[in-house]
Amino acid sequence: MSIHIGAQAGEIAETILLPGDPLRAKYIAETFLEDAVCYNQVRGMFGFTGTYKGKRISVQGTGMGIPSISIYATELIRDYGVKQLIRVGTCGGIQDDIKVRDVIIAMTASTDSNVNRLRFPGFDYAPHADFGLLRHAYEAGVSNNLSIKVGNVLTADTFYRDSMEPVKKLAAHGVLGIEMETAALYTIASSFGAKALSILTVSDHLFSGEADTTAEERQTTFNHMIEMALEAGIQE
Ligand SMILES: O=P(O)(O)O[C@H]1O[C@H](CO)[C@@H](O)[C@H]1O
Ligand SMILES: O=c1cc[nH]c(=O)[nH]1
Repeated sequence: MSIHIGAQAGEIAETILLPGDPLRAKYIAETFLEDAVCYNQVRGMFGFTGTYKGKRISVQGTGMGIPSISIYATELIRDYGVKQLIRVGTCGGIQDDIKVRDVIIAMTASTDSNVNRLRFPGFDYAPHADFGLLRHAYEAGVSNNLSIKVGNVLTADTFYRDSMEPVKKLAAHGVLGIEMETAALYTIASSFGAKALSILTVSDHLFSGEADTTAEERQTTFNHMIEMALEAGIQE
């Protein structure tokens, strides 16, 4: 057991999917994994291990924001030997050609968080995805006729903001969407020599006024993204 995960050694697979919402973890386990067993309920942050196409896969809720995912990513890699971590999250779109329900793969993640400035004093580190995971996820999505964008996302420390001006500037520099975990996931995975990828479904658009997805849709209708993550996870 680690401080925040109640699993015994060996109960978590080397490849894991990481949704922010623990109920999405339960949904993924029940919908996509065979013989799924719940290994964690500490803080209601469900974790399950089962098989997908015969390969062992786990899925673990991470909560929202950098502090929360940093705890889970660190304990999963350091204490349970996880080697491939694939976030399956939601984000807000900020480009005109990105629509609600599109899928974004985060090649890299900018951030307004200070965590990497504490880690690398005097440097601006560029957190990045694992290329092999990214390639397999992209190919799985393309073969499913999905609209997939690959590029830079913003990992923000806040969901609500006083001013949209910094977001407009980021959009003008090509940033595709905003979420709250990827920069930390990529940095922590790299620090341990593990592989990471973030796949994000656009749940709302910050500028277009396009209707948001409901909480129920966020939990249950992101099957294409989840399949991309599972296919990448079993091939790498
Ligand atoms: O849907 P998840 O994976 O939680 O991701 C996004 O949703 C949450 C905010 O509503 C943040 O965690 C953000 O990153
Ligand atoms: O962090 C997030 C997630 C979804 N939509 C947003 O605007 N921000």
